[in-house]
Amino acid sequence: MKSMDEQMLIIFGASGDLTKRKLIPALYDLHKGNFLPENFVVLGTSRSDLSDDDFRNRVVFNSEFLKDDAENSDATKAEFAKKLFYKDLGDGYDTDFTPLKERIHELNSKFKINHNFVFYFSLPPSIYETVAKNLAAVDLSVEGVGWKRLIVEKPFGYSLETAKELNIGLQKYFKESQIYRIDHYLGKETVQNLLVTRFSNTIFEPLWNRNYIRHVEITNAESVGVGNRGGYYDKSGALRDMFQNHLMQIVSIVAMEPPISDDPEEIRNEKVKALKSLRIMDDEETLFNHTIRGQYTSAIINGETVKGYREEEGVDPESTTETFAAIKFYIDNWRWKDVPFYVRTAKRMPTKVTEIVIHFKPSHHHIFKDQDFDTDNKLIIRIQPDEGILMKFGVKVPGQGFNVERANMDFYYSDLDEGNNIMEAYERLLLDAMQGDATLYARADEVEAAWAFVDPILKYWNESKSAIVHGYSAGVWGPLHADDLIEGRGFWRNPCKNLADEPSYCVLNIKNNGTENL
Ligand SMILES: NC(=O)C1=CN([C@@H]2O[C@H](COP(=O)(O)OP(=O)(O)OC[C@H]3O[C@@H](n4cnc5c(N)ncnc54)[C@H](OP(=O)(O)O)[C@@H]3O)[C@@H](O)[C@H]2O)C=CC1
Ligand SMILES: O=C1O[C@H](COP(=O)(O)O)[C@@H](O)[C@H](O)[C@H]1O
Repeated sequence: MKSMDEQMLIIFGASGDLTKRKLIPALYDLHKGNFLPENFVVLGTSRSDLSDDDFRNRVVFNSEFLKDDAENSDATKAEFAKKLFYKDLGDGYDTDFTPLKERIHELNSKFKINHNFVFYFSLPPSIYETVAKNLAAVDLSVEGVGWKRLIVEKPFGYSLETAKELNIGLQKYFKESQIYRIDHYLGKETVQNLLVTRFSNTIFEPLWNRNYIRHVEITNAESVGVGNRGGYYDKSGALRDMFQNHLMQIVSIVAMEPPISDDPEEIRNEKVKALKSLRIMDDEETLFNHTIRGQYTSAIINGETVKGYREEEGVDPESTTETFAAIKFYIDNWRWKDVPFYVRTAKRMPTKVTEIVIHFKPSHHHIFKDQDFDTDNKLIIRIQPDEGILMKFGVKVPGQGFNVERANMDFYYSDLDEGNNIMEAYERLLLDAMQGDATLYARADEVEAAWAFVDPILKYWNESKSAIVHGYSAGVWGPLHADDLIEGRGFWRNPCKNLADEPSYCVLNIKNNGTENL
């Protein structure tokens, strides 16, 4: 493990959901795993009037999110809680941060922190710039004696324009090298392994291009609906919530050229080049033919009634926000010319799964007449769950003749000694930022390149009469119309929870309560 400086993590928005649900549990696990430096404290801050003990009770002792696996978990929690402090900011975030600075300096001296501070904005993005400005006003962004880093949460902007404004706003007060834009998919071990699969094996990289790859298919499916985040989601939709960030990050790693080293800037330079090569769709015909959006309607799934999106709390009953998005696109560069990418993301699908399927071209000359597309080679990279990699290839069916059927070659993370102990994304990302490693964080130009691709789609969906919102019954693989998108390439691979299971094994018992016509 890399060495780590003594430091303080200052969380803005510490009274909120993310702090309790993700950040503190990640820090607790890092504490249990002895990953935190000896001199380390967390200072939570927000407008809520809490004492140190109130904060500790809220996020540690009374939290349902800490994993209680240790025998002496009470002692472990008490030891961890000693590192947590809280400072009430008063009525708002646009205020003089001098009292906050005094508390930071008091803890800095007491715990010998050496002025190394990580600021975490777990806040609505609309106030990021204000908070950055107020930190800078009391010199808390200034490096020299100790370093200063800033982690910002998603969503990073609402459009290309707002993302640019946010970048400019933050860069007035913090240098780009100090800013860490979190994308929790980059914290997933399996996403990082994409780099290793591609660039540490001689068997894949020579084939990873238009000469051998027929198309690339990426599915991100969730079985849940919007839950209690309807208010946020209804203003966001699947394209902003998942596609612009997490899926564009995955696409950039699948498509990038080999970096010259594992230096963060080298990797991010290549990712941004891939994102800048995305063919922007700006004519109505292409947008109509290459994009599909949908919204789930109510259904009875395995005997239980599931609400339609428009009945969810916080959602406009006439909402046209998409809970399903499927996009076909091209990457205009030497490697990917004419190779279509099909990417979809959705809520209320039959199962929770994220996977990348590399569909290789059929052999140039078909010697065996019974070989069809189904026996073409596929490399399936499973991001979650049942994490692993599966290669489908043709083998001879024993017996007379040369009949070909599919066989699997597979690898599962659970087979590795470390495989059942994979770090949670937030643990990994916090640890990296604490060590000053920005490889798994998105750079300003990456975020803007992804928005440049997504913006015209959003504009088309919002403004054009031809942009229909298709209904789909909760529990199915999206609108039927989505099959038209991939037509000519076979079908979407509608995967099961288990990587090796054939898609047809995993069908839910659904009675459609609602309607597919919105
Ligand atoms: N929760 C999650 O699972 C995820 C969250 N995120 C992102 O993380 C960030 C924090 O999310 P989350 O904790 O869920 O958000 P919350 O809505 O719980 O807000 C966090 C804190 O910000 C303060 N706050 C909320 N609204 C305002 C406002 N209008 N003006 C000023 N302060 C406000 C509140 O603190 P107080 O009133 O005490 O000052 C609140 O406790 C957001 O950017 C979100 O998009 C990203 C991925 C997942
Ligand atoms: O960022 C988000 O991600 C989650 C899905 O994350 P996963 O790690 O469970 O795949 C999604 O539910 C949420 O809507 C989105 O904001």
